[in-house]
Amino acid sequence: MTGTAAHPTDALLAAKEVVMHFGGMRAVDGMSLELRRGEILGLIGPNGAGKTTMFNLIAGSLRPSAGQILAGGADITREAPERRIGRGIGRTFQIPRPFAEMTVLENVLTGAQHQTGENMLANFLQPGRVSREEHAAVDKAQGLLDFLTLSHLANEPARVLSGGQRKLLELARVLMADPKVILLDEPAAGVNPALLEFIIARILDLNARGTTILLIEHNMDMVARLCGRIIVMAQGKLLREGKPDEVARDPAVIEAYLGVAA
Ligand SMILES: Nc1ncnc2c1ncn2[C@@H]1O[C@H](COP(=O)(O)OP(=O)(O)OP(=O)(O)O)[C@@H](O)[C@H]1O
Repeated sequence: MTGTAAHPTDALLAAKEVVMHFGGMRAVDGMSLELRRGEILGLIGPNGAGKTTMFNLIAGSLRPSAGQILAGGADITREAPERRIGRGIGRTFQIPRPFAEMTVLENVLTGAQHQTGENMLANFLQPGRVSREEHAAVDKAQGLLDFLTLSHLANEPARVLSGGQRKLLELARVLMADPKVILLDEPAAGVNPALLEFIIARILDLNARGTTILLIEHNMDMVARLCGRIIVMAQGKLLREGKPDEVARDPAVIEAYLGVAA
């Protein structure tokens, strides 16, 4: 267990006894977790376990019915998503939805933040108003497209991208805000094997440079290769926590996946 109640600020991010109701349904039911600085933590569990809802609660698109979200010890439970991006919390979505008619480069720029935390794109769209800060942002966006092998598509509309390329684009957009933590929601889903290897390598690169990662993923091979620690959710609750091999052979985890306990 992650029982560090005596030192709540050790965690970069923490959820404490979080509950999320949707009508009468408890999608998240008293869930706690801690994300430690520098780790890649896997968040797994059967379909409907509440994993994406946890991401929404941590990133701020949902407010919990009860419980707390903490960032470095600060209570951010009621903070807007933009404030959380400003704190260095980035997240990707299971199904990325880029602005289809904007170019790939412009889509990446939507992730840029002013020092004040506000999005920079509005200024880019005003002709003749390109400041030094904006030039720097364009350089950075191009560097990220390079890092994610999308440079050759920089001036194409995002609608031409494949599903896998959209995942890379989304990661580039998130990286524009220099996140300390990235919540990755199923980066391997629908991705071909070669691209999967590339995504794994890039996640490892980012982590080696100090980015902490919380990963939702159904591909257990990927989870085992990336994660030092795994948290298993089932029916909105914490079921197990441990190393990948311990968790994979745990009877309660196997049962949850087979649906026997449902
Ligand atoms: N906005 C919503 N309104 C109502 N019910 C919701 C909402 N979002 C999620 N749910 C329900 O909450 C439960 C948990 O969903 P969630 O998407 O968090 O699970 P998950 O573990 O991410 O599943 P998957 O692995 O299939 O993505 C599901 O039963 C889902 O139908």
